[in-house]
Amino acid sequence: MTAASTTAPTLGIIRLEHSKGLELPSYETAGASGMDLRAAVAEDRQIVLLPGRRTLVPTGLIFEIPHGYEVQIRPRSGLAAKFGITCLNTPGTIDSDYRGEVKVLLINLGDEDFRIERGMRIAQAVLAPVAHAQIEERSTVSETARGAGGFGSTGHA
Ligand SMILES: O=c1ccn([C@H]2C[C@H](O)[C@@H](COP(=O)(O)OP(=O)(O)OP(=O)(O)O)O2)c(=O)[nH]1
Ligand SMILES: [Mg+2]
Repeated sequence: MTAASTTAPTLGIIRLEHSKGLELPSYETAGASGMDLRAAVAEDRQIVLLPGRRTLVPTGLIFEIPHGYEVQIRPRSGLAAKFGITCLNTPGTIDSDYRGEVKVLLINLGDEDFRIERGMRIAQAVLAPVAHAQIEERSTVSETARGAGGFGSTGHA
């Protein structure tokens, strides 16, 4: 299912040899924020992720991200809640000028071994607008009610 319209930005995708036969990333529902990404591990080379360990999982995909956007790689909450599997560097950043294979850095924060099989939906990719700031060095910044308060300064409840 997709919410894409003709005005939606285009994400170009190359499928590398090891992802041939796997479904392209797609939105599972019309309002989904992310497209699920599938593990492009070989059928006979499943990854067993031991508790506390991390691994870089290939997707077999190269993206051409439209100008003014990035792709964020985010964990799937189901894997996190059920198995303690998440992305170590969440959200992973895919720069719009990156032309290498997109990979997903998973970590097992659960208590059990986790088997990553070919085609498993391991994470989701969110296309998001990104702005480049103009950097302006200053000697002062404007005053606010918060000031320098942070890290719990407004209380906990
Ligand atoms: O989860 C991720 C994160 C990054 N990348 C790729 C695409 C991204 O454009 C590139 C660089 O990522 P990042 O800027 O987060 O890493 P870095 O440590 O700053 O590396 P670099 O010096 O190459 O920018 O690595 C992935 O495939 N998956
Ligand atoms: Mg970087």
